[in-house]
Amino acid sequence: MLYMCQKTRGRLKTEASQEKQQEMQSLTVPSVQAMVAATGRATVPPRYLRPAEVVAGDSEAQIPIIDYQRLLLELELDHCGEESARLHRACQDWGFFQLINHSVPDDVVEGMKISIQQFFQLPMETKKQFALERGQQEGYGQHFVFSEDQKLDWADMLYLYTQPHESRNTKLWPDQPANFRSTLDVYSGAVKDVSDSLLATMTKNLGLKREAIADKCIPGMQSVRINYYPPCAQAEKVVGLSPHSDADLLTLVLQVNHVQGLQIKRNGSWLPVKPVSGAFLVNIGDMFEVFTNGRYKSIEHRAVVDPKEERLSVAAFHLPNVHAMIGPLKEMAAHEEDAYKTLDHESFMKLFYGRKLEGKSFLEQMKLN
Ligand SMILES: O=C(O)CCC(=O)C(=O)O
Ligand SMILES: [Fe+2]
Repeated sequence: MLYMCQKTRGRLKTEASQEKQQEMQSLTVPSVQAMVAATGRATVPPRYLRPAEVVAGDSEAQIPIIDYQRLLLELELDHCGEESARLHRACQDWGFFQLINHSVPDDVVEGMKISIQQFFQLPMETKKQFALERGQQEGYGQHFVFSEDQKLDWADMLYLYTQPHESRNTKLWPDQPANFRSTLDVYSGAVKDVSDSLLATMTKNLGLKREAIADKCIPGMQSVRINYYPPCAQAEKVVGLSPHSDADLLTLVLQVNHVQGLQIKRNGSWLPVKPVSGAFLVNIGDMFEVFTNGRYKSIEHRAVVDPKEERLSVAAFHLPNVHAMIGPLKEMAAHEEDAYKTLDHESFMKLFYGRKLEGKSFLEQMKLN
């Protein structure tokens, strides 16, 4: 997720801020993909092993399906119709939905999928050219590791700032495969448009004016986390991505190949999600929960891995602009007490990146009382 703008990057010179950066800097961990290539998928070091029951899922979740074209039509007509009402219920009751008929062209989605798969097939030496730099969040590696005895996720990732353009550190944007950068550029813009329209409908569904939430994202921020989960013969004993909620407003996840693995926590159980072909999996993030004083809640989710096949996904995180304050909107909390603190954007993200992923524990720190 994105917390540092270009201007801020240049400011990280003082000793105090360097110390702070180091505090929140994730420890470097080995590439799981390289480990699997060297030792085989049956070798699982103890740092990755979790109690078997922790990984078990329940029945498949039938999460709501929302039709984007219908939403757009209702938005254009300035009319809260059936699809907007379905979206409102999905946000309130699930915090998660599948978005069909979205406007990101098939060739852009397919191009993105191919580029990502090709990137992870590159030799380790090449991928390392884009490695996470000390004190930064962007690059190839892993986040959220703060102690030598912390359990590790069975995955590698590539994390990049994508919007606005000025936030991009193109040095860390892979130049292989050849069209990676241009594909990500087009993909990120198209996905941001979808997110902006969803936020506009959601803002309206909450009875708010556009400027309350939707306009805070124009120009808003977007980052992508590209997840690579190698196969693991002891898949039932490892976790690909630890249980967490996303820190942003709205996340759009693209399932890259046919291997499933996303699970959501609902009524205390882990429900595996079966992605509809061509759909985005969309979820509410912590910032949305804070803005709405808990009306729309972020949802805890995780990724499990497959015993035989690799799995890949791309999460696009959408956040307000860097100047936005993150706290309960006065319009939402007019007749009730604020349930969350208010922080500036950068402090909020530092808090998120300064601790390991553990369910919704990050948001607990934002709660008042
Ligand atoms: O791999 C997935 O399906 C989920 C990814 C995710 O939750 C994330 O990157 O935050
Ligand atoms: Fe997530």
